[in-house]
Order: sequence, then C-alpha cells, then structure tokens
Amino acid sequence: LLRWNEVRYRKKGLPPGTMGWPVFGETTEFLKQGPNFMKNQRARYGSFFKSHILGCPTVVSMDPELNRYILMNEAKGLVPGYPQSMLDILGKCNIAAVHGSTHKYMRGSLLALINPTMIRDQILPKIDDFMRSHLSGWANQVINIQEKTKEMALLSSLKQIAGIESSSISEAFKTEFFKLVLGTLSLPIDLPGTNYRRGFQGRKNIICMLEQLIEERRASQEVHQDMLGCLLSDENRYKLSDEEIIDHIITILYSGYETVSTTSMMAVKYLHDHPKALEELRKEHLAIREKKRPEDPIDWNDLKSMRFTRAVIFETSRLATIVNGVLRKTTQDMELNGYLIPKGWRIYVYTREINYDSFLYPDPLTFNPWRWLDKSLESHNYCLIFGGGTRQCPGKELGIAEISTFLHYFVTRYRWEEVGGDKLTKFPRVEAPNGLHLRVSHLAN
Ligand code: HEM
Repeated sequence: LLRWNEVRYRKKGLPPGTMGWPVFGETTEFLKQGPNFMKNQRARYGSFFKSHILGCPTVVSMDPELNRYILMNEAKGLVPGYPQSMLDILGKCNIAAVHGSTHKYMRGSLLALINPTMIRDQILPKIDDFMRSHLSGWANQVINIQEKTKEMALLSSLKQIAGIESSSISEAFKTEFFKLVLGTLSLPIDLPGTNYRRGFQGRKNIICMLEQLIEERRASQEVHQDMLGCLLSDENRYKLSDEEIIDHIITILYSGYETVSTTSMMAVKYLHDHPKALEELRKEHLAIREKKRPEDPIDWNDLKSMRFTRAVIFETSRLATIVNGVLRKTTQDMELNGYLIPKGWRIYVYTREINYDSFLYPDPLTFNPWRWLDKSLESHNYCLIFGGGTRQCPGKELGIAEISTFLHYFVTRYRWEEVGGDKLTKFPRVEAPNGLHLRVSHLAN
C-alpha cells in the first residue's frame, strides 16, 4: 500500500524521480527541507525529475534553458497550474485562470491600466502621496516593518484602484483581504473553521464591497482618474463585464501584495546589514531631494534616475528569492526534454537555483547591488525574477515604482536599527514569523 504512488504513476517514458507516500506524496519533505529537497533530488535524478507534491503528480524543472522553453510555449499546452484553492478564491476570470485569446484580452486590459504612461501620469502621483503619509510619524518608535510593508502594498493598491484612502472602508477591506490571501494557500476543504472557508468568505465580502463601489460610481456619473474609473469608462477599448472587472481588481491586489511587501521588507533588511549599499542608496535619494522643495513629489524623471535603487530591488529579489518558481500544467500528453509527460500533470518551473548561479552572479551569496548596474543582467535569458514569456509580470515596473518610492521616503527621513532576535524564514515563503522590528529615528538626529 505504501508503494501505491510509485505503482499508480508507473508509466513508460516518465522522467526519473520518486513519488513518495500515498496522498501526501513528497509534500512533507518538500516543505520541510525546501531548497535542499530540490538539490538532493537533482543530485540523484538530474535537473528534470518527477515527484508528487502539493496534491499533484509534478515534474520539477531546474534547467534554465528548459524553464525558459516552458514559459515561452503556453500555446503548446503548458498553461498556468496554480492550486485549486487559489483559482477558487481569485475567481474564474482572474488572469491565471484564463488561456488563449481570453488571456490575451484580459492582459491587454490590465496593461492599459498599468503601462508606463499610466504610471507616469496617474499612478506615480498617487503612490507618492500615499507613501508620504504612510511613512510619517515612524521616528522614535519601534515598528514592525513586515506589518508596515504589508499594509503599504495593500493600501497603496487600493488608492490606485479606486482612490480609497486609509479609512474605515480600507480597514474593512484589509480584514477581508487578509482572509482571502490565507485561503489561496490552503487545502481546498470547505469545512467551517478552515482557511479555505474563511478565504472564500473574504472573497464574497470583497465582491460585495466592490459591487457597491461600482454601483455608486455608475449612479454618480462622476469621472474618476483611477483604475476603476478607466475600467468603467465608455472610452475604454477593453469592455469587461462587472464580474471580470471584480476579478481583475482582486488579481491586481493579490499579485502585487506579497511580492511588493516582502521585497520592500527584505531590502530594508539587506540595507541594514550592508552600510555601504545603504550609503550609496541614500546618496541617490538625497540628491533627488536636494533639487526639490519638501512638498514636491517624486516624478517620472526622478524614478528613471534611481539606477542604484533599481539595482537594490533586483539584488534583493535575487538573493532573497521572493518567488521560488511558477507552476504550469499540461493540457495534453506531451513530450518534453525527451520524456513523456501525461495530461494534467503539474510542471514546477523552479527558478530559485539560477538566482545563485556563480557564473551569472559571481560570489552569489553576497548582497551586491552594483552587479545590476550592468543593465544586460536584467534582460538575461535566464533571469526569471519577473517570470518570462507570455505571462511575464505585467506589474514589474509598477512594483519597482512602488518599492522605489517607499525606499525614497524611508532612507531620506529615517535611520534605523534592528531590535534583534527576530527570525526570518526563507522557504516556502520569505517571512518573519513574529515580525521584523526596527528602532527608527529621524535621519537628521
Ligand atoms: C517585486 C514585485 C513583483 C514580482 C517579483 C512579481 C513576479 C511575478 C512573476 C514571477 C510572475 C509570473 C507568474 C507566472 O508565470 O505564472 C508574475 C505575474 C504576474 N504579476 Fe507580478 N510580480 C511583482 C509585482 C506585481 C505587481 C505590482 C502587479 C500588479 C498589477 C503584478 C501583477 C501580476 C500579474 C497580473 C501576473 C500574471 C500575468 C499573466 O498571467 O499574464 N505583479 N509576477
């Protein structure tokens, strides 16, 4: 019986590897040993091996060339393969759940909201305004930077999407959104008290709030310069149903939440530990401030001039590996790398290891933002920090703009010390289980 998985998935032509225990497969080993599980399996079976993790038969690909191929070839039947709980809670119109021409349309509609012109003219002023107030009053306090950056990512998006400021509605939204996030990473068991049930409830309540907002907007006929305003506008060439609009908004909130907040928190951590990098970064931001009056916002040209900041963001994403990889699934039996992969199997495009490749990144375990000043590194074929192919992150520049503005106000206003003793885990996600506490003071003191 214990060999059930091995027997069940015995088929000619499959890649090498082990399938683990019935039902659980190798999920426990994967979650407990994390990157070491992957490295051990690779040492035994090579860069393309089978396993059974998170409830599905899965092929793990750690080969950079093949990873790229998989991401570039969605049309051959390699579509997103995120867990059911995530699809249920993010909605059936969310971008990861749609393929082919529907995906193209939804993506086009999203890019129309967050392209560089929109960032320059509409979004950046909102981000600036938000960061100024979010980062005020932190001096002479102990703050939990993890909590602050999480709040920041959510509230900044809410402001961009619907002009929602910190208020009772954003508080109510926050509570429901946090439930939704937990639910997307749970086992899809719909019983009272489970994270899945709570996540679903969170989704329902968020839908109610968004429906109400849409109704109010339609009734008032006022023109709003925000993402919802664009989505509802008659002039928008991408016509979406209300259900699609709502799932779009949930997707934007969700995709930019953990990525932006964790990168911001880890940038603060690395800068704390590397005073030379902090000095260089602060120099860049103080030079921008010097040319402005205190009330002047960060504009597009300032953002473009933040070369070292961009390098810090890339180096943080690389070294902390905020995204370990992306998931695909096969829509038909197919041949890949000389093996036969059955229909419905997951493909885990595991991009973590390439972040520590000493050929691409000499001295890979050192935090060295300077390496990214060579711009060709960002566009290297194997650099998959923001994914690749038809699903490459459409929010890349928006995320960078948010983190850059956050860093701008943080390093020009404050200095900080870690209180110490906080734990950081790196896998399966980067987080500080009990928070990351900083003692903050005014920069001038
Ligand atoms: C530092 C910040 C960010 C990182 C590291 C990041 C990373 C990624 C990665 C690796 C993917 C590929 C997923 C896949 O192939 O399955 C992705 C996709 C995506 N990202 Fe981001 N992201 C960031 C910020 C954002 C922001 C701010 C948004 C807000 C709009 C966003 C929206 C999306 C969307 C909608 C997709 C799916 C695209 C599609 O399926 O066509 N991301 N992101």
